[in-house]
Amino acid sequence: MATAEFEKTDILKLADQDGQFRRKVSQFRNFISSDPSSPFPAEKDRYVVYINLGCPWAHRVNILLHLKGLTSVIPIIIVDCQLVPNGWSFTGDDYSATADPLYGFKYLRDLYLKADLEYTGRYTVPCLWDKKNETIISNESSEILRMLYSEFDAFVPEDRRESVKPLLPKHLQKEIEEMNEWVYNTVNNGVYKTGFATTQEAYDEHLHVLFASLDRLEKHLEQPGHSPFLFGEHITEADIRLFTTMIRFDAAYVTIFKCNLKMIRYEYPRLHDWLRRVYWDEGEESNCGAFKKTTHFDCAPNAIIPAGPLHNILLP
Ligand SMILES: N[C@@H](CCC(=O)N[C@@H](CS)C(=O)NCC(=O)O)C(=O)O
Repeated sequence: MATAEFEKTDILKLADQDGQFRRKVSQFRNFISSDPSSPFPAEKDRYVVYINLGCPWAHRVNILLHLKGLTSVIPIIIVDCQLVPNGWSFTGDDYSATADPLYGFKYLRDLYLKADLEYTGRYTVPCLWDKKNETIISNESSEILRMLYSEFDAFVPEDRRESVKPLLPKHLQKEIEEMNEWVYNTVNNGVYKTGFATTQEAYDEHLHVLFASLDRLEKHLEQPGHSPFLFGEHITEADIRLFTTMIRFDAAYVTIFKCNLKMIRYEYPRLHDWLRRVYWDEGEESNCGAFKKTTHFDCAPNAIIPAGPLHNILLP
């Protein structure tokens, strides 16, 4: 691969000139379909997903595969959690393989360039790969999540299918999508806008918006019909999307991203109860612990992991 290809993206530069972090729009946006005649039909042994165990966006997909019992249909390939100047790599650390099992690559970037030599975006996880066409289906976690649970039903054990146990029940779709929108902008991405800010103004701007949304989530959980999970009796897509940010909040974002006005465990009792309930569920609702099994407090995108605040969630 020519070196020039590797210089398109400055991997370690996250904020723009004005100190604001602006997330780039994901560029691979194909969809797998349950329709066998579609260009990317749902099949076993055809797709794999690249993730790392520290990333909240990749964690969504990891939870989903465990929740739906799809880990043998769409295998997971793990990269190291440390972002080095060449991007995500295979080192054998953080549960990663020592080389890409499909092509022997050292870096995830090589896979992106295999899909498209002209690609100029960021080399992100999660990344859903089609072994047959040797291309990336999608690198947008929200859409990977949707296609995996809506299009692979035929491969899911009967009692966990969307038709029986929906993650997006029709009657709640509008409410869930409304919540997804503000939670994405101010919480999931809000912690990054705060943590990657390189000016005081940018940090202040996003910090307060983030905490206003946590207050709003606390209120949401007080309302009838919003317990034990965000939208009632069953786990929905909204719980998955909120969980991956909340489980990292006290453990990482408070210190690493300076999201430290309040902590979930002390100032948000309802949110904390919800988080503990989802994390500790090892019963039918979580398919025997999909959330806990996929949470790795020992994998963080920082060579040194702060010892505190203690991971209280680890205590039953
Ligand atoms: N919109 C993407 C964002 C994914 C994303 O930003 N992933 C991070 C890891 S937490 C990443 O791979 N960053 C590497 C980079 O930006 O170079 C999604 O939701 O899938």
